[in-house]
Amino acid sequence: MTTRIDGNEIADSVKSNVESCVETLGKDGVKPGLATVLMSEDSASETYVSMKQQACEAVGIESYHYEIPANAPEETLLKRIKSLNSKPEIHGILVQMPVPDHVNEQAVLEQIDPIKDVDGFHPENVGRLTIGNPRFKPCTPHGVQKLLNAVNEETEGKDVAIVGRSDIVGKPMMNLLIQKAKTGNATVTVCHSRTENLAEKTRNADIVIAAVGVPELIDGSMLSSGTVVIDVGVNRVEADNEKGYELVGDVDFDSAKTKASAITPVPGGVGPLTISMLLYNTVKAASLQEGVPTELS
Ligand SMILES: Nc1nc(=O)c2c([nH]1)NC[C@@H]1CN(c3ccc(C(=O)N[C@@H](CCC(=O)O)C(=O)O)cc3)C=[N+]21
Repeated sequence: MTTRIDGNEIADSVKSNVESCVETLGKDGVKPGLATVLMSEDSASETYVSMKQQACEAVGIESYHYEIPANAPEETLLKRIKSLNSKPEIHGILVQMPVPDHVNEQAVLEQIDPIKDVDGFHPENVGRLTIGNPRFKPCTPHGVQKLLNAVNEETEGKDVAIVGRSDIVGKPMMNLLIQKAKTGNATVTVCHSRTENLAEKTRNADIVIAAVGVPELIDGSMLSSGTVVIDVGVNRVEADNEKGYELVGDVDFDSAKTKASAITPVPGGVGPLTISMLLYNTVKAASLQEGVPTELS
């Protein structure tokens, strides 16, 4: 029996915890606020940003949205961030990635006040995570931890293969899983484009986390039976339907599910958790900035 892990259901339980924290903060006159900044004409980016705004409103977080023309100079974006840093009603700032090629992504991330960095991408927050004192855990890896907890998948002593070494998923995922902490204490192998014999690494793993952005790269032949498979991929591939595309993961679901003991689908797996952990971080940011305790779990 293979468990199909329901990301929407798990995300809903995170959101209801967040919602009750928002209510408690409200009693102290605090309304958490998140600013999203979009500097892109990419339709996927537009979709994700509007999903984030809707999710905020659903739990009582105030959402502020700013758009910057994709051909504007880098300075326009940096100035916008500076102005948001100084606004007390804005507790979290999210600049939708990727930014255009002429904009230095690192400069953008460093401009965000680390106490408002709800993505957890600022070097200060990356450093804190690495030394085991996280402030904002990056949303997607944190969401993966929540998924593993929800299906009672213990990570201690397990072999985990992460496929992908990005700054936003692969690396922070590794850091979280090797911490001496809950949903940590794993032995982690980080695989990437130069890895030799990838299938050997994934077959030796108890848990495989795919975050490479290559549609259906991981199939059943690369897995041992009983493996827990977490698919972080959100790839739009051309399809003969109304939208003109469909969403597929980095895992070939149909073949992988013949081996997996539990597996996340795409859509409806990790994606919804990414959004709910953003709400979680926004509430945490408000609590830290306003000096009002909250009971996020
Ligand atoms: N600064 C920044 N922070 C991010 O967190 C960030 C970003 N930039 N850039 C792009 C990626 C991508 N991302 C997703 C969030 C939710 C879904 C999600 O909820 N997906 C749904 C389906 C969505 C659909 O139907 O298109 C699902 O998987 O079920 C997907 C992808 C956040 N990102």
